[in-house]
Amino acid sequence: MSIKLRNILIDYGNSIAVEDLSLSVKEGELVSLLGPSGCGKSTTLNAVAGLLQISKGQILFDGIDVTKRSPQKRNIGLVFQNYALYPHLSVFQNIAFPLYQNGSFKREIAKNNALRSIEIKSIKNNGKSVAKIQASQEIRAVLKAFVKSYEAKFDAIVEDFLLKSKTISDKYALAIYGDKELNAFRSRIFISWYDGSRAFIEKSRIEMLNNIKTILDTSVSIFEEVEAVKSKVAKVFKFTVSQFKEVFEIRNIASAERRYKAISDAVKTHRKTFFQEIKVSERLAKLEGHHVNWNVSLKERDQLINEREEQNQLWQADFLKEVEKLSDEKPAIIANLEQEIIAILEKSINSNGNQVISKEEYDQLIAEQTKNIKSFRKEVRLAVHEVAEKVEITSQLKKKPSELSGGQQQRVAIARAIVKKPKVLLLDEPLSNLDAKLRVSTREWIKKFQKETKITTIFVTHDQEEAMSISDKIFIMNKGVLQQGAAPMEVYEQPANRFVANFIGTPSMNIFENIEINSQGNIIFNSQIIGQADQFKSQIVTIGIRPEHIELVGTKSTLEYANQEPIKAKIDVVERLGRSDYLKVLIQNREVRVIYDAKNVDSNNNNQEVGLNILKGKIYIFANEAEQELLGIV
Ligand SMILES: Nc1ncnc2c1ncn2[C@@H]1O[C@H](COP(=O)(O)OP(=O)(O)OP(=O)(O)O)[C@@H](O)[C@H]1O
Repeated sequence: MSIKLRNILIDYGNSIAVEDLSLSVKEGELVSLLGPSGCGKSTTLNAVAGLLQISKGQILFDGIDVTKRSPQKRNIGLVFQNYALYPHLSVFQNIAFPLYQNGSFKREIAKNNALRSIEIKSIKNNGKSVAKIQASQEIRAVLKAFVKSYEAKFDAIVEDFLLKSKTISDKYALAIYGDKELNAFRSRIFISWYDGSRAFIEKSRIEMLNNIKTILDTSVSIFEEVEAVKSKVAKVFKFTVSQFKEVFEIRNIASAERRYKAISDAVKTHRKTFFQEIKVSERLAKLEGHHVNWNVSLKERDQLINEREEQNQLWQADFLKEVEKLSDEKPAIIANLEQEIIAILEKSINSNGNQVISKEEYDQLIAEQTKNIKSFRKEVRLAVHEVAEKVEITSQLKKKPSELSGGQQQRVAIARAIVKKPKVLLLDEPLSNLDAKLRVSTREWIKKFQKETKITTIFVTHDQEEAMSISDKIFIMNKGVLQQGAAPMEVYEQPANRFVANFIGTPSMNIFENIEINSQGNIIFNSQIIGQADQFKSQIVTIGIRPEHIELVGTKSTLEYANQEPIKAKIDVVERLGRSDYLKVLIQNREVRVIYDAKNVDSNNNNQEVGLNILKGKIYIFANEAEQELLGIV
């Protein structure tokens, strides 16, 4: 299930916990809400769960607005920091607990059993299953609707044609009449009017022909639609021939088929002729518009006009006849449609489909239905074992929670949350009660579990390392406001602003405010040039450098540095943390964190002088004020 939050505001009255928050989680994604204590992440999660009402905005699940839905109706599984297992119940009973509480689980089983009983009854009484009877009702409804829409479309076409052709022939008659009137003057002055009038006649004629063409095209498209419906019906409903006949009581099939073909042919022929006629008319109109024949006798013109008039009436009469024919054949076409559907079905249907069922078949059908009658206890057992396997806790089902490790208890809590097969899993700091080692292994397990089950998951944490390691996407919040939503490496490499840059990464980024970039684009730090930022010449900015992007002089690096001369610093504190040993150095009085290589430093000499190099392309430039957004990386 996908989740979308639109402009969420959560106002507790005395404080605004979440402000104008919009974010999207795609189906199957694991995202983290990350931020310091009080930033509004748990409040947001509770709003998604429906545990609190939002003051403004919308929450959409798969595009459906669930803002006002109760938590029970949101199809979610929730796991909190304190897993709150029932101490007096076994692991099995803890996981099964929601199933006993959940009306819909019981209802599903009851519904299934009721349906199975009806099926058995139906097989006993009718020799066929309820599903087949239902399907026959469905197909009846589908075809009825189609026939209705077909008839309506057909009537609309005929009506439209009659109306349009009447307007055109009225216009045409008017033009001819005007033409004749003008002739009566027999004066050269009116000759240009006369020719204008002729052009109008031709225009009307073309209009009418085009109109007929459109109508014929539409009729043809209706026939095409008929074909499409036929194959759709055959595909969707696996029907037997006699069941189909039973439903439609087909009559007069052979003659309908013949008429249907004759009409299709007639329509096709007419379309061809009309096309040609349009071309001739268009040419005529052009000729008459551009080359006025002054010498043609008025008598000749009258004759020409009369000929055209007669021809035009013939066209109309001919076409109207065709339309009428089509109208008469309508019921036969429909009957034929039904017949054709049967023919298609005949090919696709299992030959046993509609035979009177044999004794073996009867017994088999009844046995199948009986087997599918479920017992509540058995279903609970199956569901619990299924999730216990997923969370790898099957061997612990008989124990009490107190006999499990913290990590195992958390997995039981997850099993309990997913036993109802929710579409969304919401985890609120689920690992914070575990010790450091267990936290790492449990988060790896959650990631693997989520990838396997593909359940859309929102994971709340204040631990950036946890969020980085587990998430497809991280939403970083501060003081109720979303700062950035992006993939883990993107928030690390392209932090939207100083807050994100500082929050992501350990040890955190070194940040220095009010740094001058001079008119040559040199970044000046403690009177020394530490890099070049030509695009920010003559500006005061904030800069950020990650500890891992600073090297001690002497490190054998193949990388390029931003500074030309090593930066002089003095060691202040050396911290050996194993994997992430780092030291604090002082550059004059500014403290800078550096990841260090132990062999280059005498860790007993705190005042040791060292030189620093900064990797090129790793100096982050932030605006000095307001949101301190990222301006660039040099
Ligand atoms: N029921 C409440 N009534 C009033 N204010 C509340 C309530 N719950 C939370 N707040 C306030 O809303 C803000 C966000 O709290 P929230 O619990 O969502 O933060 P959080 O990011 O989850 O923090 P933590 O990691 O400490 O749980 C905080 O300022 C908090 O004081």
